[in-house]
Amino acid sequence: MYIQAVTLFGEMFRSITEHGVTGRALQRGLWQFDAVNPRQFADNKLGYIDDRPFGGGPGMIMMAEPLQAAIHAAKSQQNGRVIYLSPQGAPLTHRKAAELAKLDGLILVCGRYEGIDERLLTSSIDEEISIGDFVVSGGELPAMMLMDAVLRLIPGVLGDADSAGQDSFANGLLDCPHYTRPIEFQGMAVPAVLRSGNHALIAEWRLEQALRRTLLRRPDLLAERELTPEESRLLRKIRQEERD
Ligand SMILES: Nc1nonc1C(=O)N[C@@H]1CC[C@H](O)C1
Repeated sequence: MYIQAVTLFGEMFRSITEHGVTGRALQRGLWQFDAVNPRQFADNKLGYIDDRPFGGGPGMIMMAEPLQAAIHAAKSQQNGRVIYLSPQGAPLTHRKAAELAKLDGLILVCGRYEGIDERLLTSSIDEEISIGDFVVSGGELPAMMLMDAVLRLIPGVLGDADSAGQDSFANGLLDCPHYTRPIEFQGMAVPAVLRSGNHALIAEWRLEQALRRTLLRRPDLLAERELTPEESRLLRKIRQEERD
């Protein structure tokens, strides 16, 4: 996958191009990254890329022309989907990340200041995506969160091919609890079933814990989900226990 970020702060992306599973995957050629700085496309000597909002109000707005020129430069390198990170976008979910992971490329447009000229959205943006109902100072961190969520779904990026499949939301449920050594920590022991060696029992326990955690913390996820007969049975058991 080829990912380009249209950003004033390309250096920020080193946190995922030079670290962790995403950094190793880049080194192994599983994805490529370039930053495109709209400031190089500013048509004034001082490189202005923002200006005051028409109609007044606080802060500055990023001008459409330098951003459009930067997007065009990115599109000269690939035909990726152009995504603008913004609080007004559709929520980033596992399902959206899985959809994006199938594409050959992404062009991620990162705003700064109060946002970007609306006409750029109309002329050059394919899709707006939000990482949550809050505001951060720039689109770079949202872009990196989207990149990380997408890249981990690309075959080969994660060491253990099953790992992404067990993540929260991958099967529509929250993840089950996890434990490692020591067996006892501050008087709390690892659940005996996890040390039983009985893989069928362990799988059932993990599914039950995931269902219980989802029911208690995110019942909305269950409302959207078609349950298997085993999941329905376990959920009935959980609900009965919660009532007792
Ligand atoms: N929530 C979000 N999901 O994606 N992006 C954001 C976000 O807060 N963006 C900031 C708004 C103004 C500034 O330009 C950048």
